[in-house]
Amino acid sequence: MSERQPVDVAVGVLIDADDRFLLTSRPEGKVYAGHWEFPGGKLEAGESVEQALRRELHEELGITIGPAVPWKVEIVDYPHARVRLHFCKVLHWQGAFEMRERQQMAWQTLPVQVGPVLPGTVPVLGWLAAERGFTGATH
Ligand SMILES: Nc1nc2c([nH]c(=O)n2[C@H]2C[C@H](O)[C@@H](COP(=O)(O)OP(=O)(O)OP(=O)(O)O)O2)c(=O)[nH]1
Repeated sequence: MSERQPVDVAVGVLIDADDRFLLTSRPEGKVYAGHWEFPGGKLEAGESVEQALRRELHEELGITIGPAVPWKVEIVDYPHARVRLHFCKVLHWQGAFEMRERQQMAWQTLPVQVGPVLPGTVPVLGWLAAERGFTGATH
């Protein structure tokens, strides 16, 4: 399985002025529907991570992001695909949030109050905990 070519995914860790981060639920019809994740999606041909993230967050959430700062890269093997997740921090955006895929959104702090969290999203909570000096269960 690990020889499968990974699919690149751009993922946004939006952080607001109160240091909360945004999680969204996966819409009906997608794998892991109802699981919570950081918003994002797959790169299209010829796109950079930042371009893909800007497009996806506009399509899914209706916002226009400022800079996407590369933060961590993680490869996850799922039964449905092997993905390379490019997590970027996003501190600035414009526009009002609209859940265009009928997903849910929740601004969170640690420990996260929504669930279940997507397996590939759990490590991100650990990285945030390390940065914030948070100890204990993250979700
Ligand atoms: N957006 C996002 N995807 C994640 C996270 N963690 C994680 O393992 N993934 C996985 C789930 C999916 O296999 C893949 C993202 O693909 P997707 O199906 O959501 O992408 P997409 O919006 O382009 O979907 P589609 O148009 O192909 O339906 O990455 C995360 O925190 N955020």
